Amino acid sequence: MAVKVEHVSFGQILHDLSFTLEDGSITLLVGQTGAGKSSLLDLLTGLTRFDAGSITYDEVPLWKGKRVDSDVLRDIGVVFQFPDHQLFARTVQHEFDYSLKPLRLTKAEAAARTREALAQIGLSEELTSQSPLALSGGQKRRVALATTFATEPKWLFLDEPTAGLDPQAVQRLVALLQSAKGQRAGGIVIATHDLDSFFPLADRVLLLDRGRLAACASPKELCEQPDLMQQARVGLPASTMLSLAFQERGIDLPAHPLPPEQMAEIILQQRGGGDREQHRLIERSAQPEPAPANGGRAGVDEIAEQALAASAQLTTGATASAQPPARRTKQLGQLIRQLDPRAKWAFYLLVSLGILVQSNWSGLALATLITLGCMGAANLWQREVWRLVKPFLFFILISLALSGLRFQGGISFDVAAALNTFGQLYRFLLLMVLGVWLSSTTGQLKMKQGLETSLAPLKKLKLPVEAFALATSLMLRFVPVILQEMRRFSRISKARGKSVKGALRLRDIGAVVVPLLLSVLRLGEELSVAMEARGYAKLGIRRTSATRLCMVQNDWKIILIGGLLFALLVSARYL
Ligand SMILES: Nc1ncnc2c1ncn2[C@@H]1O[C@H](COP(=O)(O)OP(=O)(O)OP(=O)(O)O)[C@@H](O)[C@H]1O
Repeated sequence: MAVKVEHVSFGQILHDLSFTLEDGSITLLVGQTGAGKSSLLDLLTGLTRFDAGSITYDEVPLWKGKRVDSDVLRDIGVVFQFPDHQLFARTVQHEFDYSLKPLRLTKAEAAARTREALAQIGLSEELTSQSPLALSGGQKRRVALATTFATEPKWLFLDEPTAGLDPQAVQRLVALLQSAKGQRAGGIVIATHDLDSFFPLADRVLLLDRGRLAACASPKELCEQPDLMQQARVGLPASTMLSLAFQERGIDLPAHPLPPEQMAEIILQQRGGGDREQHRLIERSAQPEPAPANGGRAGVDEIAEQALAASAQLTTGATASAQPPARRTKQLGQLIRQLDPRAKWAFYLLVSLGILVQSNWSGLALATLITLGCMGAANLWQREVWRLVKPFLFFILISLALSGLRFQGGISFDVAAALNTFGQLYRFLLLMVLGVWLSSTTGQLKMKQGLETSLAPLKKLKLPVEAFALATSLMLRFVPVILQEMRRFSRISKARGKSVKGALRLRDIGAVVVPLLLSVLRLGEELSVAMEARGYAKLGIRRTSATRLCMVQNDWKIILIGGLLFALLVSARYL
């Protein structure tokens, strides 16, 4: 079984990637922070859909239309970069139960797998009754690894598996992966910054540089060409740096990482002048070179040239006038996020009023275009928005059906009444989407500050302005928080529950819904603690503010645009 990645691209993050992951191999994904390692793991594991190209597992496409192929998904095990994104259940035992459920094992088999995985990763069985939330960072990481190992996937994808582990646990993990290598039908892919731990056991390294494949070579090849790694701002394994320093001082050590004992032996041989033996050791330590994973297309020199060409292209093509539309949209999105919250509130109110007065189809079409334009300009096309909107859309459709159905003298359907209901409710759907735009582009503190300063004159009328501003901003702010939690559970459901759509299924309800509610409550509790620390235990007390709001030219521009859109919408309604 081999994984073939052909010309895969994903937004502005990953560009035209082609490589093959061979059976029985360990492949490292390395690159500086933000190079796209986690994003590539998400594409390889079907957690995210790529925009172009193809990924196949043993010639079976990973995606079947809009869903991940269920057989392929069962062969994949993922350990996320952050264990908190992966663990959710009441106890460690429930974590194992949830991961093992799709395998339909007997109770005894499941218990045996749990015991074995805990022992492999060096965790005590007593831990199974504890809440994963109460564990240390390193313990959480090990539970996340153990629950995935217990499912014995053919293909194992690990994102920063050694982050937060103590040296002993790192050694144990490395030994475990080493022994697992070759025993499985698939292979292991590790995204990591920990070059020292993983270079000695890897067969292939995929070097990512700003979303492009800068190299696909063996660790030995890469260490012998340190420029390539340094160009991609990855740095070198400490042992390679040590070898280079020795080389400068006349002691000839191989550049690729060696276990400390072997390195010490070679140094001793060199000092003793035992040339033959030393060369024998160097030869022995050189890793066998596996067949190139990219079908032999890119040798290191060739890859280095490609990397240089890619980086030259990146630096020369960076003038503002030549920017692709996607980058311009990103900049516009950033600009919107930096606007004064009062200006955004004013814009939101003006456009909302314009939407609310609509009563004809052309007006509603115009309102839809404006709302979509706002979302596009802020770069808010996430599927989560669709998830939030979908239930409301269903509600509209059901209301439409109910208001149109007539039962006098048989069943009939009053289209005019149904469309009237649709028109009424549709306006609220647009307001909801616009609310997501406002809350997603404005931080909670800024949102509250903006409301408070705008409503400050009403304080003289003894109105509870502060409480109103706080409640409104919290309500709006909670929407993205809930979206984020839903996204987390959807990833868990896909990666561990093996749900091909990533949606919560009926059978997941027991396992997932209670923890989801608990997690939202926990967020609420953390928020209330933070607010108390900030002095919100009592409203009406004067507080000093770390930032002062100040309207600049762009803020007045967005208010003006809001005014113009309001006028346009009103004229669409009345003219
Ligand atoms: N959900 C997201 N929405 C938009 N952009 C994202 C998202 N997640 C990541 N990115 C962007 O994609 C790029 C690659 O991120 P990614 O997490 O894949 O990098 P990485 O190489 O894994 O980094 P690190 O080593 O820090 O984990 C970054 O520029 C990041 O800002």
